[in-house]
Amino acid sequence: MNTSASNVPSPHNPAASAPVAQTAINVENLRCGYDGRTVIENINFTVGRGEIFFIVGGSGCGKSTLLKHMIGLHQPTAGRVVYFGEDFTNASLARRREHLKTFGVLYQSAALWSSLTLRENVALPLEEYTTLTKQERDIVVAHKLAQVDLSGFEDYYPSEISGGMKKRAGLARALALDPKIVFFDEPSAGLDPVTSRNLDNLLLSIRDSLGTTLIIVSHELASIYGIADRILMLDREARGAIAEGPPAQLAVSSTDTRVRDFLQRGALARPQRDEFRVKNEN
Ligand SMILES: Nc1ncnc2c1ncn2[C@@H]1O[C@H](COP(=O)(O)OP(=O)(O)OP(=O)(O)O)[C@@H](O)[C@H]1O
Repeated sequence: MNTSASNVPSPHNPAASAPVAQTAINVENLRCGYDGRTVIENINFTVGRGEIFFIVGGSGCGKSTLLKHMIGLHQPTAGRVVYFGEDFTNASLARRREHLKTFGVLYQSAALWSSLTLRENVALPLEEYTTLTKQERDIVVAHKLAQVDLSGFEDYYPSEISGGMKKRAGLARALALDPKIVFFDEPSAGLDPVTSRNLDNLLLSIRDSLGTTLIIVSHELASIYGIADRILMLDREARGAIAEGPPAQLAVSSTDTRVRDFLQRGALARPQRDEFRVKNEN
């Protein structure tokens, strides 16, 4: 349930007359790197509103690098990223800050403040970016923690909860401002397969109920086959993208052996999607 569609105070009050863009993200000819060294280049893709889009590939191919350049932690050396029709990469700092309010970001470690309770952690973006009163913030926080199944844990500290719960608390914080897009860097890292699958189901239900666009960096095949609508596959040697599309389709129809090898590693042994199973049985 979206806070803006309920009695819960909403952090934002979007203009009712704003046109609805169906494309959430356009990445155009992006080149990313550090200190003059290019890691990936010629990156082009679009992500639809409400899509679950994975950035995948082997270790060191530049997945996190792409994510960091997309959200402005680093400036691309060429190209641009456009969100809902508006150029983010070349926008003023003030405008980028406005954009950032509409993003949620969840890093590998969940990055919770250890000295703050879950309530205080989730309230942080509300304190920074909204004018909600303390009472209103508490209502939003309770609602966000309920969304990730952590009701009753408001007064716990991060050290008092499990790894999976920490991820969910981080997710509650990422969702605090009702973001249009949430970026995840390796959400399953450090989780056992069952906890990881529960987190995937939670991400799916958040997309389905809120229409949030999810960008997920991962190399976990179970998650890729479980919840990705489409993937972008990066390759270290190619210094860029080598495939884009629905994972089950790419696994059987890509002519690139690097793509098939990556996607068939575990999938042939453990197909999760009907379309994948059908294609392999034919
Ligand atoms: N802050 C940085 N400064 C300089 N080089 C960096 C920085 N971050 C990453 N790199 C380099 O960029 C390349 C890609 O790293 P990146 O972390 O984006 O890969 P990845 O695909 O996310 O890898 P993994 O799956 O292992 O996390 C690597 O060679 C890495 O050493």
